[in-house]
Amino acid sequence: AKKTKSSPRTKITDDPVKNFDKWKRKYNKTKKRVKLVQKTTKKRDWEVERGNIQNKLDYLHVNKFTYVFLILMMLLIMPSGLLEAQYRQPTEIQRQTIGFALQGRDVLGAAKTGSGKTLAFLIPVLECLYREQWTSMDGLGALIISPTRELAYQTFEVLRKVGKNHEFSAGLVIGGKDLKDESEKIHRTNIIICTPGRLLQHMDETATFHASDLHMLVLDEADRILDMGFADTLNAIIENLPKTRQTLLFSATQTKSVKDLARLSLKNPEYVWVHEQAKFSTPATLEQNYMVCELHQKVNMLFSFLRSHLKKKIIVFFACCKEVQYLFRVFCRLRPGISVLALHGKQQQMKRVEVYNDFVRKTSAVLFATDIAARGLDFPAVNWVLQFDCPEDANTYIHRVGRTARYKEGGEALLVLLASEEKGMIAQLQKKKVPINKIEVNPEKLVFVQQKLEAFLAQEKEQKERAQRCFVSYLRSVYLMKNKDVFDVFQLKLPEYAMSLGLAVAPRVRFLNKAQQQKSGVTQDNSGTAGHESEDDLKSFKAQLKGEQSKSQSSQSEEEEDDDEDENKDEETLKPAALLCGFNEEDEDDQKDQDLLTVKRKDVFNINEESQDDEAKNQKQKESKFKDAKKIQKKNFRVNTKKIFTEEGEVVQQWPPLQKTVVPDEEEEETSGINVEAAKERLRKEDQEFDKIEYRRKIKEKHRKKGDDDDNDDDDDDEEEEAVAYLSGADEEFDPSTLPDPDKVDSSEDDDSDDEVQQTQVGKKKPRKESTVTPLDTGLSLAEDEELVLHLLGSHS
Ligand SMILES: Nc1ncnc2c1ncn2[C@@H]1O[C@H](COP(=O)(O)OP(=O)(O)OP(=O)(O)O)[C@@H](O)[C@H]1O
Repeated sequence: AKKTKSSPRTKITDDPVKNFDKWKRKYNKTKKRVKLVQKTTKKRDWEVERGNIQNKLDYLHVNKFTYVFLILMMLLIMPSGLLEAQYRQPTEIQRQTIGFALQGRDVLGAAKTGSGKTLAFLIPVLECLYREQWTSMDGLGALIISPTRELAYQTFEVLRKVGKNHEFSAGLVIGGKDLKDESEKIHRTNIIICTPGRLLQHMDETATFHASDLHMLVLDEADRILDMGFADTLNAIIENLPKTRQTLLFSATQTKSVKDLARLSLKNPEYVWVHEQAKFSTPATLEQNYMVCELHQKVNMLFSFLRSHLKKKIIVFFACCKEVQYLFRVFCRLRPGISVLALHGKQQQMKRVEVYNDFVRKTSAVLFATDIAARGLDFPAVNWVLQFDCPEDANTYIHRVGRTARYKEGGEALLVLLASEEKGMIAQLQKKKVPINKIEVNPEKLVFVQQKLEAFLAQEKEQKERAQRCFVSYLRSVYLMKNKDVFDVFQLKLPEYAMSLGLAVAPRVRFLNKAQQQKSGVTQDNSGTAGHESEDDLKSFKAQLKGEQSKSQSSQSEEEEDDDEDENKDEETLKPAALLCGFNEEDEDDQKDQDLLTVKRKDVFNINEESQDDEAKNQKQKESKFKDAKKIQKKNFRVNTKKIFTEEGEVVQQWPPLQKTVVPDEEEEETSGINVEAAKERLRKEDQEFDKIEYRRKIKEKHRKKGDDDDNDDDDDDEEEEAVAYLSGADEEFDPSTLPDPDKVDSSEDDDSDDEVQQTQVGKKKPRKESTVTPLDTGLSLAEDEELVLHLLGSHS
């Protein structure tokens, strides 16, 4: 056999060239095969190193975690080219927590803002899943919960960078995104970064999603997620998670509440508070000052501040969305010389991301924001944080100022306080080890913008309404603050504040009046109708306010969690705010809240009638309706009176509607003589019934008009849906706009949205419609028809 095998070889050797070619082909083939085998079996460098570390981890002491960390950093970061991102040395919180986390311990990590807590939990998340050889088939392995969408988005981006070489699937699950699309992918996702509301929504609604194999739960900004605003949502989420999981909690203001921690069923957690012994709780590179400024000077102060910091990157924090909305618009028009951006919870998700990215990119700009931007956001190179409104508490202060002076960088913070807030707030800050100095405003440097704002408001009605909402919303936020040592709404000078926003008259805030009455023990007798409010009414009113507040807090909410921007839920989150600070337009749904707020309608909204400017032209139709109505009132004209006759020949007035008795006739027969009391009662009932019907009609009419306006309003997206208003009830003055518009009576009859009350009471809609739909065919020519009609009319009169 050997011979037969060798014979061909000998044959080949006969032709050396052919022989060499054949040998070369064979050699190349073998070389290729070897290379292929080598390629498939050879581990990448970082994989080899990971193997080594894994072996070493078992015997390394916790104190040696610097070493572990450095190697981990090399494994995770260097291969992805992130050395450029300056992750060369671990920060203190990373050094101290990663070791415990890798040992599988539950960790409570606390360190100053900007100290690198994000990597302190992302590295263990990746490492843990890697060790478990997690694949997409294994489903959810790690869950990271953030209080705001922006923070979740930011964490997701960091994870994408540091986990570049891993094959895990990661998903961002936040409100405002396509729920269906998320539902289809979520069961294949290994690491989810989410906001609580949206996660719970998937737990409830997405059949394929389950978290029963979860290994690691991370709460970023843990104290915020554990606070009252998220309580129910978080409890529901935790119920769906396995008890065997590992839990990591991180925040710059970590909770120590045993009650909070018990909810999470932590197992012998390791508490790592890096800066516990530090002299201050804020970064050493942060310079902090506060100034006392009168409420009505704040806008001037802000404008002056921006004018003198044109080349800086600044974040300005406000108390509520409506303040941001209004002041953002007017500041854009004031053109301070620096680009102005706004970020708040009532923006659509796309807009929020756009603003976020825009501000990240810009080197000089000012961002007007609510507290949705207060926690965790890592905007690069922010020079200044200005707190236009006093923060809710010292923790909120610490997070807000933490948006600057991050990771060894410097920064400055300025807190603007009212005189009434100074003592209480500064005491809180001192208690929390915040070093802050008082500085004075230089009155000579103040630029006054009030007149310009007045001019803007005169030109644009919408702007004026925004200013009014801003006014009420700010007062509401102050009123609802828990700490009454700091926040006292009754100390605020309302007329001056309104004027500083460009308003000529302060809108009346009814809940304040009531609270004031209660405070001073004064009761008001309205001689009849509404009477004075009882203690109980007031209590339930306050409870209602508080209820709304806790709802809205759940997202600081106007804000934070607001996971529910998907159309349906969005309304829910908008509602509380709308209930409490609506204006100018009436809405049926708000009837129950009409006692909460109201405005001096005449004083506030008729200002522009005197200034006959362009707006008058735009509003021509509405104005003419008003004027006509007023004229009619003065001259005592009766408009559009229409009479028809019954078959018996009785005259029936159809328009304007007559006030009909609501008391059954029998009653009249029963009584003999004149019963004054009964008559009074009857009249009162009649009045009530008529008022009710008339009131409902007015609301529906306005509601319909608003709908029309909204359809035409292209500029304002969903933000403008907040506009809701209240009619004052019994003490309401006559509104001429409720009279029929002489120019529109005909057209309005064709409007399908006309309400039932009007139809039944006025009884004019049906007959008119019928007559136009089926005209009487007389068999005569048009001219003859006309003649006949004239004749008939002549004989009637
Ligand atoms: N080891 C490191 N080396 C260099 N830079 C780092 C390191 N770790 C984190 N950083 C950078 O420090 C900055 C702040 O980090 P991070 O956002 O994690 O802070 P934080 O402690 O979570 O702050 P906050 O309390 O405000 O949420 C980021 O820009 C991050 O890239």
